[in-house]
Amino acid sequence: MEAKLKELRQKLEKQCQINQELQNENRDLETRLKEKEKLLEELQSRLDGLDTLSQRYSNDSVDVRQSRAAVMAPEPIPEDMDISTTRVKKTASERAQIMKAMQKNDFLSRLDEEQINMMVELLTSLDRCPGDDIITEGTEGDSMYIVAAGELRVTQAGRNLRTLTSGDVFGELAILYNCKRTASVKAVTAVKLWCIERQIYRSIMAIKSKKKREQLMGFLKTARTFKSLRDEQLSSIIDSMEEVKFQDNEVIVREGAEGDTFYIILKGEVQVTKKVNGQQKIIRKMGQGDHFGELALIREILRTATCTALGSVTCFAIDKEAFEETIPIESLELHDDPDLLENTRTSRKESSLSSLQLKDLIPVLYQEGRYQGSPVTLGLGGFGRVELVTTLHHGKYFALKKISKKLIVEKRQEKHVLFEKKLLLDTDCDFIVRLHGTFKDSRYIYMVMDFCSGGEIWTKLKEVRRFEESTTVFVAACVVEAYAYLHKKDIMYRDLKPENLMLDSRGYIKLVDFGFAKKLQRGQKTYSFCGTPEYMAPEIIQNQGHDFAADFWSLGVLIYELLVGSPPFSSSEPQSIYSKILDGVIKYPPHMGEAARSLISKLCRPRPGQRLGNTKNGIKDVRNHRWFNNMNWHKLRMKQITAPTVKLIRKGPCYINFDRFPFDKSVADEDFSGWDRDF
Ligand SMILES: Nc1ncnc2c1ncn2[C@@H]1O[C@H](COP(=O)(O)OP(=O)(O)OP(=O)(O)O)[C@@H](O)[C@H]1O
Ligand SMILES: Nc1nc2c(ncn2[C@@H]2O[C@@H]3COP(=O)(O)O[C@H]3[C@H]2O)c(=O)[nH]1
Ligand SMILES: Nc1nc2c(ncn2[C@@H]2O[C@@H]3COP(=O)(O)O[C@H]3[C@H]2O)c(=O)[nH]1
Repeated sequence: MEAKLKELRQKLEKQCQINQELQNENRDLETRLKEKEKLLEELQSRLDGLDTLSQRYSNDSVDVRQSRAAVMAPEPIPEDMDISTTRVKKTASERAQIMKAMQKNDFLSRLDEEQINMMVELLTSLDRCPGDDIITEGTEGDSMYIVAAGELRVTQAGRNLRTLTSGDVFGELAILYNCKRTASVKAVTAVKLWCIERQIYRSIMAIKSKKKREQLMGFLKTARTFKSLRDEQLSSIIDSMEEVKFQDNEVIVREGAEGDTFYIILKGEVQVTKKVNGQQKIIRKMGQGDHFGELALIREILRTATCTALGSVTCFAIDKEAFEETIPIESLELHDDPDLLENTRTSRKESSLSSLQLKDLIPVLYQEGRYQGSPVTLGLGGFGRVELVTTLHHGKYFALKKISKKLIVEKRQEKHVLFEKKLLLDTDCDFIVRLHGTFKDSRYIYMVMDFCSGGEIWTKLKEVRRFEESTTVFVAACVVEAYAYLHKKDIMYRDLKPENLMLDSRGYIKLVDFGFAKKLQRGQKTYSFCGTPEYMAPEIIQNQGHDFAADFWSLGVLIYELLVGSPPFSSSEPQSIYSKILDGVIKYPPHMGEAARSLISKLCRPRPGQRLGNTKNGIKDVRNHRWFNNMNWHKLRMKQITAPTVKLIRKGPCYINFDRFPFDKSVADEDFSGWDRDF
């Protein structure tokens, strides 16, 4: 009995021990589970905020419906950067190899001769041993490489992508902007590389086009007919000109032919002849700064004389439409024949809530059946989130944009945020989101804005695939009104896309997110690389300097995307988007009407000076385009039109038109650097 009892006690003790162990294990598992959940949450939130760039470059098929991140090269181009100090001597065969590699590369092959030469000069040489890491995925990068010799391996998340050998170019994304590296590159053998830094590359682009503009400006100022024009008029003429070369004896303009081009002589001599009594009669010779070809355009008649190159001649050519839009005819000297004159002279055709305080803002909570859930997040931005709040006092909803100060410093966006605040506080336009107040604490800056309860145009477009023409006309017209307001104040918007267009409760459009907006004097250009790849104008991609015309380009892209469901220049890889933009070929689907095609092609003209909206009559030309024939602009401004977009807005709780975002318990790091003093 005693023995039995002892045995049972031992068994019981053992069982207790096992139980204890199991309990410990359970606790351990629970802790690990919690850790895993936390990690998962963290990964999810990192994934949410991850630059979509890496997704674009992945080899996997890409969901083109993903909301697109804007990109920006934050550093300004040093105006007086002396890039000549970094010049590296190269042998003829090295130069030839580099040139060949550049010609093979879709992006670099577009540089002109002078730019290629500068780049060849400025590439520095780099030797690396087998096993050396050249690029590490996920790190910041600012150099591009050309393989001179040896073999390298490209991997992504540990997966082999390809092998690079002599003549291959890599790391080219970093040359455009400071993106995180999308793959790793490791030397397999000993390698020799040619390397160039982003700043140097961008300087080459900017210096070249700045120099050229200055030269052209100087030239036009000395040309007889243009010297009285203002700088901004000259600037838009330069934007619409194309350089063309003619050989000795080449006929540039033939008497009796149809004419659609106007010329200014940049170099060389041109002889004008005319048929008189069946004989060719020399009338005059014209030289540098003279112009010709204006009569056929102005009077809408056939060419009245023949103009032939004497020796080699370089001219600036401007096509008829751009000529009519940029050149003030009253200032142009006409080469009229007195007899012609007689017959043809007439033949030409809510108030701000100033007392609002941060502590008055109450988060609006999701309604889960009878219970209240977590606070409503309306959207995630690159630097924080936008939450739905209300106030007891006003009983109104507001969108509260909460931005991490530390992140702004890390991404060097201080100036942009300060400008965004200044601009929005100074803005009073029904087509632009209103800013009611700003606050700050040690971690965040806050912006209290109108709540656009209808949601994003981007989400609506995803839901219906593409918009009907009347809806698109309405959306585009609202954007035109917002542009008219901004441009009049000399502000460029620079980030037009469906993601930045919000609907108010009546279906009217408001522009949000002014992170890239900039004030620019008329006639000036700015050189920063920014925007969203699919919407970038060619002159931004090429670092040629851009202005208000870039906004009209993106308006063309927007109209296309709304009517078609995807943008005209799209790809999973940014380089390929940029190449398509530079090629400028737009494929219109059969269902798109002729008027829409006409407007898009005029807004997406490669030369900024020829773009509708940026021409002589400015934005009026856009409003007057026949695609907008049924738009009553006055009624639109008065908000007297029933918005066709209203049918896209869902009815229900105030957040029903927004995606649901998980609650984020994390807090941003503190920042005491003081950049937000004026915020
Ligand atoms: N006034 C608003 N009313 C309703 N929702 C808004 C408002 N402003 C922004 N949102 C929502 O929040 C999202 C994020 O906006 P935010 O401007 O911060 O982001 P973003 O466009 O990515 O800008 P950023 O480049 O500054 O990060 C928007 O896409 C939109 O869904
Ligand atoms: N992501 C990716 N990068 C590649 C591939 N093939 C070559 N690369 C190069 O690897 C480079 C890694 O750095 P970058 O992202 O700057 O630019 C990348 C490309 O130049 C590929 O298939 N995918
Ligand atoms: N008809 C005419 N054209 C001239 C004369 N001198 C220069 N031109 C230029 O020759 C051009 C021929 O083409 P256009 O008729 O378009 O425009 C004409 C003028 O710009 C002139 O004396 N008579």
